[in-house]
Amino acid sequence: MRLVVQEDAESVGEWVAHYVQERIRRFKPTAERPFVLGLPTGSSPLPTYRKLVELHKSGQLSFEHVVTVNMDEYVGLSPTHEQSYHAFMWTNLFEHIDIRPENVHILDGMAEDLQAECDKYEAMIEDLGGIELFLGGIGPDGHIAFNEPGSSLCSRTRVKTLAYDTIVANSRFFGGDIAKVPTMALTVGVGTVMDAREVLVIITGVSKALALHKCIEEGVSHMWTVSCLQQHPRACIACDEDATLECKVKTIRYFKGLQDTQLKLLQLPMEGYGGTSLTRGSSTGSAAAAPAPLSSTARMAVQEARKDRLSASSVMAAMSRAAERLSDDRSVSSVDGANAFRELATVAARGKPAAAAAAASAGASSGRAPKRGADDASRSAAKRARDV
Ligand SMILES: O=P(O)(O)OC[C@H]1O[C@](O)(CO)[C@@H](O)[C@@H]1O
Repeated sequence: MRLVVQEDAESVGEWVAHYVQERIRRFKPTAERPFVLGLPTGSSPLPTYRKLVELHKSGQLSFEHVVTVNMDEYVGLSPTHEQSYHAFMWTNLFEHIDIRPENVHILDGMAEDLQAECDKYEAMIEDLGGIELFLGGIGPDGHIAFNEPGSSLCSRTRVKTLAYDTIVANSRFFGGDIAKVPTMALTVGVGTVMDAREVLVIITGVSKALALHKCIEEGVSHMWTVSCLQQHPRACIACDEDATLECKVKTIRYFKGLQDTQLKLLQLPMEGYGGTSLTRGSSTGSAAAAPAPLSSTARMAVQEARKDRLSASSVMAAMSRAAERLSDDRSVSSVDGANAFRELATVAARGKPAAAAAAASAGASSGRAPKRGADDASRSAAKRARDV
């Protein structure tokens, strides 16, 4: 399992949205082979949805060939009820993007035969060929979707009675009146989530800190159903600093260290591939020297990074995308560029996007420089970045 820690909920949203964008881009969906995306509701995914809308509006992301499958819905709320998850999804995401209404799937909490509705939902997911990426949210009691404590870890879509804790937590959406919160919901099961080819769960805020601790530092348990992720071959949690408050410093450092290594690993396929598209920097590799021409991939990344209004996490996401594009292109022959990317990530993490862009520029232009020169470039870029 991966744990990606970002500063705050907003940065988590940016990271997740960029991740989703990249997964869709790489999947190259078509009408015949759409990208099937599982989605949650609640306040946790709101920053992600805002960013996805932004990416769509700026022409960087299309949902034309995306099919969505929502996690859950309250029993007894009509789709037009403002607190229904139907209304939530249309208001916060679907009506702002180019998704086809027939590609949206949300359980019907008003269905006459609720279990038949759930069975139909499972069959629909199977017909779609399964879920490619399931984004998830959790409750403070560690439930994933609405799989409350004690749910079977093999459960499928079904009717669930909501735990009192969940009713209290969600009463904030019903004017603080717990009597107005539905007591039952339809929800995909833990088994349904686990069948997705990839699961990415958003955990933000101090109210979820105990659940995160249970999920990553203790064993798999039906009392904290999100802990099922430990047994998923491709699971990731994107959390903010507040959500880590109940975890050991050592655990969080460990995962942050992995984050760093993963960024490096993204560069590794670059080694050993000859290529021409990334033009070398000067052999002395000085970052202060006139920048060498860059390949279009690297140039794009640097331009993205240079927009000062981008937050540190966007810069990191941009560079990580650039790294992936570079390794896809197989046109860059040096791991020395990776050093500069690493420096970039470090600087970006300190919240200096402009400085990070300088490092990126030097790193990209040193991509095919001889080792010594590239190292020099990395070092001077990093120094320059620190001085900004
Ligand atoms: O993000 P919030 O507002 O805490 O809400 C989380 C809720 O949303 C859900 O993700 C429902 O989709 C539940 O798992 C959880 O109860």
